[in-house]
Amino acid sequence: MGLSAENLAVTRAGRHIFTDVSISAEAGDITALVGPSGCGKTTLLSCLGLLLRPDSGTVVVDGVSTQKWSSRRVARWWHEDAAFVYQDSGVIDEKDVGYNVTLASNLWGRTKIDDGALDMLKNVGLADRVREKAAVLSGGEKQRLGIARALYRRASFIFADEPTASLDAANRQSVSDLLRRAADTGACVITATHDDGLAARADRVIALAPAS
Ligand SMILES: Nc1ncnc2c1ncn2[C@@H]1O[C@H](COP(=O)(O)OP(=O)(O)OP(=O)(O)O)[C@@H](O)[C@H]1O
Repeated sequence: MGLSAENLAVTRAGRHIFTDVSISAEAGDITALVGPSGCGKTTLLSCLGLLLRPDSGTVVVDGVSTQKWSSRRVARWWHEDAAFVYQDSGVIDEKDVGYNVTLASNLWGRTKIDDGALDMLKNVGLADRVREKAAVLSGGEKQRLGIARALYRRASFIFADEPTASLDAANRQSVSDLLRRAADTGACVITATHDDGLAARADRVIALAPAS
């Protein structure tokens, strides 16, 4: 089980961002995409997460080619199996911290929170912020909140773009511990990172060549 890509190529504005990339990422592993700024890590991660269609090549999820998946099928996969930890997206600012983990509220619009969600928030150091609006969190706190949600949902595939960027050393460590824990409980974790500490915790490191 896991995700693989065969012969992916993406061209933007007449430039080959990458050509002929093939990778395999297993369930239970952290796969780190590394390389210099601009080499295409985020673009590749977006292709693997089916957010971006490559110009050629195929992404295979749990042994099934996604080439012919409709947008509805892709959306179902995002909803049921995938979670994204992106620096500038995913957190709903106008909702409280607890809602951002559970995505559930009762009839009166009050966030539904359970022990599992509280436990996740404790893990990322946000348990005492549960009723605050996400808008007031710092960039690093939002990042940790995104990870708490991904772990709470027990997503089979976690795509994390620079999940430790803008965090201090202690929080970098706790985020990489959390991603490690997600992988150890069976998730296929794929991360684009410049963080040597996180790459060192990965089971597989894929170095992309600088764009030509
Ligand atoms: N839609 C687009 N149009 C034109 N160029 C694009 C587009 N999307 C990405 N690029 C270019 O593709 C290259 C790779 O971008 P990408 O964000 O994937 O790199 P990266 O390795 O993640 O960089 P960083 O480490 O700085 O985040 C960059 O030069 C970027 O400007």
